Amino acid sequence: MLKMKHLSKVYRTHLIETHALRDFSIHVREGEFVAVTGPSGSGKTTFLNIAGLLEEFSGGEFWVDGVDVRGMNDDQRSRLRNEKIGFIFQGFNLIPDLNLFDNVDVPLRYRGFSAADRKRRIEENLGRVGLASRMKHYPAELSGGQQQRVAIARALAGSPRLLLADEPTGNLDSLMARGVLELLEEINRQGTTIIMVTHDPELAARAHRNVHVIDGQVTDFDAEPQLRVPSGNATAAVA
Ligand SMILES: Nc1ncnc2c1ncn2[C@@H]1O[C@H](COP(=O)(O)OP(=O)(O)OP(=O)(O)O)[C@@H](O)[C@H]1O
Repeated sequence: MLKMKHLSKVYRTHLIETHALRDFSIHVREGEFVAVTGPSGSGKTTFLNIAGLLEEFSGGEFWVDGVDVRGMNDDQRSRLRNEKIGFIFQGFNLIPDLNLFDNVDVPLRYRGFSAADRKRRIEENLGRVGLASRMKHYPAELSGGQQQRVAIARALAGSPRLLLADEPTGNLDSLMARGVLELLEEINRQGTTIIMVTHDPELAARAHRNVHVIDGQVTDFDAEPQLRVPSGNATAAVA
């Protein structure tokens, strides 16, 4: 679903160069739920933004769902992003002046779906996150956990294969955080691949696999997909 090989990202200003990612390699298979952990400034958000085709990278190789991203122009990248990838952010990023229905509609308007198809997708996904009855409400009328659920519905409405989450529970108390995590687990069980950046070890422990980043590099040996072997605790690398 997502593969990076020896990827690098350098931010240059007139005074300094920051090597945010260096020799960064990762392989996430379809259906996985991967947590990305690491200290502040280690490059997690940079990785997620590149994975989501929001930022360019400086070197290396990168595929999304088997498609080579190198050499794509902005239009091609936008199309790939709109078709395959959904995002959730720590701050929810809902539009305060729009009700929930219209918030979920925002990304769908770029996709050329018919009005009837958009309506169906909005209702289905707000239902999926338990907010079907609140469609005419505004974000300020909801709790933080509910707002994040709307953001999840918005991310899912275009049927992405890959969901990228940057600290999705960072602004929530522990009860709401657990609810959002359970919803993400359910979405993953239904087939969406999830990559989640988190500082929270408890959340990371619930993912199938952790990828630890230090100084812009993956530092552990969990970077390749693992299949759980049914008869025991051992794991085996996917061939
Ligand atoms: N737009 C930018 N311009 C210059 N440097 C940047 C830019 N964005 C990130 N960086 C630098 O790249 C490095 C990695 O930043 P990044 O935000 O990816 O880390 P992070 O692991 O997500 O941190 P945190 O956990 O604090 O959010 C840091 O040194 C940061 O200062």
